Amino acid sequence: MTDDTALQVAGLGKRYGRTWALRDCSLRLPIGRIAALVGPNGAGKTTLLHLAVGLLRPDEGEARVFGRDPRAGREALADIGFVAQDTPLYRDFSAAELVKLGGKLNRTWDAALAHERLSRLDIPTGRAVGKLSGGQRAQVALALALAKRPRLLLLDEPIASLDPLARHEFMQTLMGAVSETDTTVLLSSHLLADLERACDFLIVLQKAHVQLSGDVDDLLARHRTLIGPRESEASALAGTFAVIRASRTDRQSTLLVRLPGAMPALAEGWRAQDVNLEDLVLAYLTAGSEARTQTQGELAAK
Ligand SMILES: Nc1ncnc2c1ncn2[C@@H]1O[C@H](COP(=O)(O)OP(=O)(O)OP(=O)(O)O)[C@@H](O)[C@H]1O
Repeated sequence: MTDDTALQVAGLGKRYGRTWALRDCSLRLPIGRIAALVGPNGAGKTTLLHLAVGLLRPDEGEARVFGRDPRAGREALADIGFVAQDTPLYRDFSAAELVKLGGKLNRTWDAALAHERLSRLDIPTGRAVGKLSGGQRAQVALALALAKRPRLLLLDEPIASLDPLARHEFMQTLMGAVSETDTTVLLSSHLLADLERACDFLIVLQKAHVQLSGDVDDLLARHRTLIGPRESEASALAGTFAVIRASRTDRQSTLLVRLPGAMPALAEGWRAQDVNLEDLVLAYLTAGSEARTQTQGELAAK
């Protein structure tokens, strides 16, 4: 592992009984990135995050955070902040009390940072967090996670229950905090539009497997949508492009393709369009869904 790696997982797998929640998962998240972890319900996102924070023990492979096994002890955990799904907080405690409690439970704790964030957002710190709005609670959870001054911050669907304005505020706070503190972030969400604005690294999970991972700009540069006459599809592709997803009408083919390198010249009648994050994610999820449906039962057969 190189020094610029925040999270590295290799051959990582976790199973519940006969079902693999995550399998053959290998990826590297460089330091300083804001990474989006996307995939349909049940894809294995929470499982991956729980393995990365050491809440689960892998059945196969390993996870390393800054080179250390997150289950190795307090030293490794000190580097990791985690906001679990549904921002579970002690609902009878106020934010001020939770900040104080955090100071007792963590070796490094920046209470001033938490208070400064909460006051900037006008969050009433004396009120029980159970009586705050969902958006305010999410902000409290984020402020507490940041007060730990983690080098890697893992967030499991932190914005799922928020309205668009609260989501926007949350993502702004997150991006601001990350640029101030140089924290690496891995954030799971279904909300691609919010992620597109904030994230520079993408991990797509589906049916327990990694479909795609890498730098967002690189990934977008390496893919195009090609549109052209259906009858010339085979000759236009000529083995040059890897087709990730195809949709066809009687006359026209629309293909999301991976480029072989630089963009080759296109056959007559064909044009290329840039792709966005949503195009890319949907194409890989559709492709993965079709491919994996054929290989389900793998485990049952063993
Ligand atoms: N404690 C458990 N016992 C049995 N199966 C589990 C358990 N936790 C998760 N699973 C299964 O593992 C798979 C992956 O679940 P996981 O929660 O990681 O998915 P997810 O991508 O986070 O889903 P969502 O988007 O719905 O939160 C699912 O098939 C799920 O049913």
